[in-house]
Amino acid sequence: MITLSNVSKTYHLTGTKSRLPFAARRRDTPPRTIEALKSVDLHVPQGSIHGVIGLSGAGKSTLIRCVNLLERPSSGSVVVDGQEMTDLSATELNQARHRIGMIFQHFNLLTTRNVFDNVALPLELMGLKRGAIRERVLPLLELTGLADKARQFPAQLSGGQKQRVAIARALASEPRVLLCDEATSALDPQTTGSILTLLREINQKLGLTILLITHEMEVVKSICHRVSLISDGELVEEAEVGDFFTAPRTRLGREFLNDFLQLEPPKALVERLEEEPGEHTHPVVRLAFSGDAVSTPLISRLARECGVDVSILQAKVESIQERTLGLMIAELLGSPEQTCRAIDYLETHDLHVEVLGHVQRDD
Ligand SMILES: Nc1ncnc2c1ncn2[C@@H]1O[C@H](COP(=O)(O)OP(=O)(O)OP(=O)(O)O)[C@@H](O)[C@H]1O
Repeated sequence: MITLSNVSKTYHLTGTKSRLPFAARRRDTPPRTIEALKSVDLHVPQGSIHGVIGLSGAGKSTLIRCVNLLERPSSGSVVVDGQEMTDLSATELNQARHRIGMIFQHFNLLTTRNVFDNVALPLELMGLKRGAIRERVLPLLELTGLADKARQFPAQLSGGQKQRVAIARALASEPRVLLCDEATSALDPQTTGSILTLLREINQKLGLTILLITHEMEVVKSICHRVSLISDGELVEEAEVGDFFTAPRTRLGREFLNDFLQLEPPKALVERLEEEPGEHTHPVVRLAFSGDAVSTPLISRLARECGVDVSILQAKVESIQERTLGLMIAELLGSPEQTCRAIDYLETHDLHVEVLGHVQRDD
């Protein structure tokens, strides 16, 4: 449905002349080009919800704006619904954009139009008659929970209601794809939840393909099927959401996850962690387990079968959509042979084991 191949975007900065003295200018003058996207490949199948997460400045907005060519890539191919977007003339691009809805962090509503007229706007621009417009707009107001707000103006609405108007407007031209640019970042957690629920409903009812960018793991966890991680213009990791929450492959992925789960070993222990095992050390591990393993008494079996003691430092159970995920940070106490055997035992029982480091035994 959406396929980006080898997409790069370089911004060329102009007007870098400075009135600063020469010595200061050399240090403070920004580089003349910024590679906002570097050879990005991304495929979002029809009907799926794909999240792109990354830190500020990583290239998320540039990426999503390259899909509907609000930003034209410097190179590479962008195919949406079978159409190569970069080959289209201005008129064809305009037509193609009717099939690609977009919503934004700050809603971008017209303040002088009421809710009905905001939603009707794209249909007016497409030249539809008033009757046909009503037929499209009223069910959309129903779908987005705004049926009783049709005559109100944006200033009279809450943030969540404004985003609902923006969603209804984005759906007016019956798009195949919805692009969400930080759509919940300006909303409180409860309103975020209701907008995410609405997006999931739309995805299921209308079979709409959704590509969203966010810096919030909660958004990824709640509605995405797959997630890509963007860093410095590159997609560095891509995974099914349950797999990403179980075992992110990159350091940045682990940082996002740990930050979200607040699952870190105690600070005093972190200070004592050594990278390499020693003769008198024992490992500190992060365990992630899902499926049957969540309801199996693996820790007590581990203690019995491998002869180790397990000191649990932190643990929590998370629901990632339909999947239950157990997470734990623990010290494995025993001889090097026993703790190695314990890690093998856990891995053969489908737990993901990450050794965070080794601490000196107190005895
Ligand atoms: N129009 C532009 N001209 C020059 N540089 C730009 C332009 N737009 C973005 N950039 C630069 O491209 C890089 C990626 O920016 P982008 O806005 O895509 O990041 P982002 O991940 O969306 O960040 P944020 O979460 O803060 O919005 C940044 O270094 C940014 O300064």
